[in-house]
Amino acid sequence: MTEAAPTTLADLRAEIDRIDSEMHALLMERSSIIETLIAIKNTQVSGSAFRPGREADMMKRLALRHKGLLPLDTIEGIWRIIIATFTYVQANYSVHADVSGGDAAMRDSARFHFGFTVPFVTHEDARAVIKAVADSAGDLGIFRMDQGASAGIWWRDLIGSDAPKIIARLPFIERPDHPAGTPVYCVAKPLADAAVREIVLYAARVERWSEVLRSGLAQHLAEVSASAADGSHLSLLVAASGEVDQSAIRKALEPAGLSDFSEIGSHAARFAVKSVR
Ligand SMILES: C=C(O[C@@H]1C=C(C(=O)O)C=C[C@H]1O)C(=O)O
Repeated sequence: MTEAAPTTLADLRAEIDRIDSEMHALLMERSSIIETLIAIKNTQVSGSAFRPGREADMMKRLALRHKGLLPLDTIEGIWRIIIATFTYVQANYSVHADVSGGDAAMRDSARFHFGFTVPFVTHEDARAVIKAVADSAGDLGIFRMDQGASAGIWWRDLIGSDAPKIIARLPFIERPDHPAGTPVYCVAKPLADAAVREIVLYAARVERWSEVLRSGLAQHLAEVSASAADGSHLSLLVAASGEVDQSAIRKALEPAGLSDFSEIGSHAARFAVKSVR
């Protein structure tokens, strides 16, 4: 009986070349359905190919099935670039980012989530980002969720049926040591049927702050995500479970003298994994 020859470096490299060429062929095969995808999704009419709910679901399934030596950071980054670039070739877009808190974290977030093919445009604050998206055909905007008071009441710029809306919260897969983990809201022109409504966001204006608001909102799976003085009033950004009817949220705000209330976006429920390092 002849013994199997030991594996050589050349054998391993041949194996890697075979796998690389299969992965490349699969990516080209994935891209071959783009034309049909554009037609079926009617992207030319809507001007946008984003399906944030589908993306959140894909990223979640990817994290859940991933195992082995390769870091989740790498796998997540590769798929973010695949998905963002496939969206880009269906309908070109740019990513507008608020760099008022520093360029580095926002650039990392944009490059990680959208890759290098999608143009990256910087702005001085969240409101300028929202305006750039409003003035575009189908661009995206990103800004930090934890904006300071100097950012103004940016969420009121999302009120109105034609105004941009929050469509996602990034990163999709949260963990303490995420390489591009700055929590950001992603805004786009209204996506109508493409929006995912696990968490729904509202802009509200009340006469005053009242501690009963917090418990009243919590009873309806809602919380205040941001607040700012608004003349003699107080403006609130409220995040609520999409399962709760908006009339219940409205009612919980009434004791504080609610004067206006509008939906300003929605996103997928948060999904977190344990630290992977
Ligand atoms: C391909 C689609 O368009 C976009 C790109 C995706 C992808 O490349 O997997 C997923 C969701 C969309 O944001 C789609 O709608 O399925």
